[in-house]
Amino acid sequence: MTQDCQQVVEQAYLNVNVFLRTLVSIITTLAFMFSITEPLTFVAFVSVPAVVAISMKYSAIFRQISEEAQKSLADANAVANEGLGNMSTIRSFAAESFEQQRFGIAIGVYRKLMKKRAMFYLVYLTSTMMLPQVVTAVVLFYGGKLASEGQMEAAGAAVRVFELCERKPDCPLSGDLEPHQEQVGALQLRDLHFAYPARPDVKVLDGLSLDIPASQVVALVGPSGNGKSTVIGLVKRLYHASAGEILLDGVPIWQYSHTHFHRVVSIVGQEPVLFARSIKENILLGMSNPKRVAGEEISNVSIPITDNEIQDFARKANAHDFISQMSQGYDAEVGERGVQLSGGQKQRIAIARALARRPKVLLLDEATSALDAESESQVQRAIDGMIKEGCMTVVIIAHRLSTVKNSHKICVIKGGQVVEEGRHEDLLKRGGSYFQLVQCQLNAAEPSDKVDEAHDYLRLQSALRVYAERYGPIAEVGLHWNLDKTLVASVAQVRFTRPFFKGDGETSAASQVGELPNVHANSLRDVSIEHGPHVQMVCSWDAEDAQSVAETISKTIASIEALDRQGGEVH
Ligand SMILES: Nc1ncnc2c1ncn2[C@@H]1O[C@H](COP(=O)(O)OP(=O)(O)OP(=O)(O)O)[C@@H](O)[C@H]1O
Repeated sequence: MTQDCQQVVEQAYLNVNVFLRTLVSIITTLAFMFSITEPLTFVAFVSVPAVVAISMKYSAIFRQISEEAQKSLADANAVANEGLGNMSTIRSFAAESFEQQRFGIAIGVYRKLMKKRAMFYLVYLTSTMMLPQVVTAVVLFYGGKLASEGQMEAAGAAVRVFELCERKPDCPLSGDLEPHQEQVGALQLRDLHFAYPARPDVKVLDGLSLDIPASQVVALVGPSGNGKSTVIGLVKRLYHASAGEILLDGVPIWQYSHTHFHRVVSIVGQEPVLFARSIKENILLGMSNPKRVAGEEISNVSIPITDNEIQDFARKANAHDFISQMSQGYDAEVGERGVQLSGGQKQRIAIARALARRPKVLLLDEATSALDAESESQVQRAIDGMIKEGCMTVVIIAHRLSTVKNSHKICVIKGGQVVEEGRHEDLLKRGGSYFQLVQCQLNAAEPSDKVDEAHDYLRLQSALRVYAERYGPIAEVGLHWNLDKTLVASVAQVRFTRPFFKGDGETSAASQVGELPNVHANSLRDVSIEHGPHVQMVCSWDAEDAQSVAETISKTIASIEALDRQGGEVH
């Protein structure tokens, strides 16, 4: 008894709980739906009374048929029991066939009733299951109609969805040019003007022109937000320039077919995007898709590439070793967005993917900036290896200037224009925007021995500046650099245009230099006098003594000033 009461209490508790939850959910759903659209809510709920009515009618019929069936089954059972219990009597009267027919008739009535019940159940199930589907279809149709007529508040959202579906891309995949001859990979950017569609009033590129010869490495550097990545975006055909054009091997890039262009021009971005597939499939992305996806046959773009070739590209990207160490090698899954790999590994696979297309132009947009020092040096080695091969044009954006120092050309982009271009050494000599960038980077660098040396170098530069300001331009400052994260002067060579020695013999010059204060005899490599319109002195110092070189030049300036003050004879 106690147990029974307990069960009743629990059941009642459960029922009240379910009832209240259902009630709250119905009320809030209705309120929410009414707040969005009244007519559609009525349509959506039209099925509820219909289902209730059908269920009530059906349960009445079902109950009646069930009662009749129950009775007929009892009748049939009675016939059977009677027959089975009195077998000898039936046999004695040879009444088997009669009794058999009696039972057949009785059970036939039961069968008919069960059939009827099954038919009703079929109709009931079909109608109650179909009705909500029909109502959904009506809601979608009616809702779509209301949305297209702008009569529904949520119409905005629906209209936006349709707009997105029907939106024509600003940059359609136009162009059908697929030249038969091999592309060379020369890029020309002519007077590019551009503003992003989202901010049409902000001019990002303002007449930018740039020549990127085939098989050369050209670096784009410059302060943040001045348009470097935008240039790459335009070269990648993500946007149309509002004026100006970009030519690949003399042909406007938009004339090339989509697939051809993106095979010739490949990119490694800052954040490598890998797909949840095997390493091999990631490397072959767009070149050889899997033939089946979820059992479905898909159209397959296939560019012949062997497993050996894939491994060669991975080797060039410095990725083969770590891939081979994985238990499944190239078939190893990389996980959602490549989560099962480190940043450096992902980036090296992205480089292998870019190389597998055998591109003629490779765009590297901050390809190493998101990596730690170890991964960066591995990726950097991969990039250096590719650059050394010299078989493709490389456009590289990097904030760390050590990454770009060996480029054939460095272009400083400021205010959407190329404000300076040239080789690393030439730009340093010029002391312009690039020099300032180097200086900023050094100032921001961590203190270390190398940075100290680099600061010495900068001191040397400013001493030379002072010299140039007071005594005219310095004919040449030959500086050889060893850029490894920071800047280190390895040899400083200074050619003074304003000679400050009496006499014109080498011996005399050397002795005079010897008299200069603070010249470290050991670090002074070479002194020579050159005769020309002016007698010039060329001095070279060892790397380690950039500081003493700077001091020497400062002192030299002081000596000249002293000589000038004394009215000394200076040529
Ligand atoms: N999709 C975009 N929509 C609107 N403005 C953008 C968009 N992308 C970039 N910009 C703006 O364009 C300008 C140039 O950006 P860009 O990315 O080309 O500079 P960047 O020189 O590459 O900078 P960083 O060195 O920091 O990468 C910036 O002012 C930036 O805010």
